[in-house]
This record gives sequence, structure tokens and C-alpha cells, in this order.
Amino acid sequence: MSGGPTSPLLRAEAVVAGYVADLPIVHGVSLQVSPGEILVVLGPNGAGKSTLVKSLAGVVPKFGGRVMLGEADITAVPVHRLAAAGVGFVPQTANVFTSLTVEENLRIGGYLLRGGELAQRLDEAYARFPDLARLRRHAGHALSGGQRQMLAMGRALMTAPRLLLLDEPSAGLSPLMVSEVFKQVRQIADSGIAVLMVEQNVKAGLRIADRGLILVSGRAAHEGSAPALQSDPQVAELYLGRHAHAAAPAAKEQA
Ligand SMILES: Nc1ncnc2c1ncn2[C@@H]1O[C@H](COP(=O)(O)OP(=O)(O)OP(=O)(O)O)[C@@H](O)[C@H]1O
Repeated sequence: MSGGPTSPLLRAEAVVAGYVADLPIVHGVSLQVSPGEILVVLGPNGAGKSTLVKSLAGVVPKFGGRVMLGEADITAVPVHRLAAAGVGFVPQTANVFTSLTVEENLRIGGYLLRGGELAQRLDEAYARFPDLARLRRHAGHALSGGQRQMLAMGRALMTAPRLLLLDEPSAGLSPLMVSEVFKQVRQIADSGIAVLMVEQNVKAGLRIADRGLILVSGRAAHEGSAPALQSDPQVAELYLGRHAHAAAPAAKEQA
């Protein structure tokens, strides 16, 4: 878990976001994430978790509010500029190029880098994910679900982001692969990166997170430390109910 208190890196204030201007899905959500910390965003199906993370990643439009990364206002920074601004985003689906090799995917992630730096980041990615080093010449479609998720994270890490946004990294993975992927997420945070992760898998999510935010109908309904949320019977009953005792219903073995 993270060490002493640090000032937040990501500060989202009263974010309003959605797909159609008159029909916001996220209704004024504020949150903060510090370096070295994992904030997990939980909530029922359709609560707006993915919409929230996509709006922070610049993929879904924001209609109100402000997003700060350190001292920089990134509210209006378009998605293609966010990597250079220090934000890595791993979408839930279509997050690797399946016809390209592992190494080609990583090189694309590092497209902003110059030669020496690119080589160094590739080495770092292979050190972090030994499976990817072994499979560097294999095409994306030959990877298991878990390996693909590692590749998607490795790609996002190529530009050395200060903030990593993950949209349901456990989706479709077997419980064993979920713990492998989450172990990596924890290590990424422990290396000083701020991590915001959307999750359906409440139990596993709270186990690796420092803090949790529960979204209900596009609003922050509850926020607290992971241990406090885990042991709060009211939270479990009201918001986490059927998810608290099982993995996401849609999860299927893929590893
Ligand atoms: N591309 C889209 N265009 C229009 N509406 C969308 C789009 N994607 C999602 N929505 C709507 O936004 C609402 C919130 O969806 P979102 O995927 O953000 O919820 P979620 O909390 O991530 O749910 P889940 O856990 O099921 O993924 C839903 O009503 C959904 O139908």
C-alpha cells in the first residue's frame, strides 16, 4: 500500500459528462488520486463508471467541471495529447492491435519517444512483464486474455505516465488471471504512478485499492478507504450487494 500522505496528482472537480449534451451520464463527480495510490471506482451496472473514466481520458466529452493533473488544467486536452501530458489510458476493449506483434504494440505505445528512450522503455516493459518478453514476436491475437491485458498496460506505460486510467482490467478474465493482473496494477502504483481503476469485481478491486468511490446513477454515493468500504455493512448491502460475493456475472474464462 502507499506510504505517507502526498498531495493529489489528479483532481477532478464536479465533472459532468456523457454522450449527448442534454443527457449527461456523469452528474458532477469529484475525485482525487495521489501518486502511488489506487482509487477504484465501483457501482452497479450502468452507473456511469466507464463513462467517467472515458471522460477523464478525453474520449467522452465533458460538459462541465474541471480536471487538473498536478498544476496543469487538462479539462480540454484532447485524447491524442493526453499521453504527452502524462496520462495513460487502457480501454476495456480493443486495447491492443491483434494483428501486430507484442513488440510492435509496445513500439506504437512509445511513438512519442526517441530511439534510446524507446529502447529503454521496451526493456522496462519486458522487465515488468516477463511474459511479454517471451512472447515479443507473437501476434496480439495469439495471447491469452490476461496476457493481452498486460500488453495493453505495457503499451500505456511506454510514455511513462504519471496517471494510469484503467477501464475494468479484469473483464473476461479467470479469477487466477484477475489476481495476476491486479498484482501488476499494485506494483505499477507502488512505483509512484497514480492509478484510477473502474471495476465490477468489488472484492478483488477493494483488496488491491487504497480507496474506493461508489458511483450510483452517475453520482458519487460513497467514498472511503478500501478497508472501511469492505467492512461497512451499509455500503455492502446498498451498493455492492450481489457483486460483493461474486465476480462480475459476465466474466468468463479466457486465460
Ligand atoms: N456510446 C454510448 N452512447 C450512448 N450511451 C452510452 C454509450 N455507452 C454507454 N452509454 C450509456 O451510459 C450509461 C452508463 O454506462 P457505463 O458503461 O458508463 O456504465 P458502467 O457503470 O460502466 O456499467 P457497466 O458496469 O455495465 O460497464 C448507460 O445507460 C449506457 O447505456
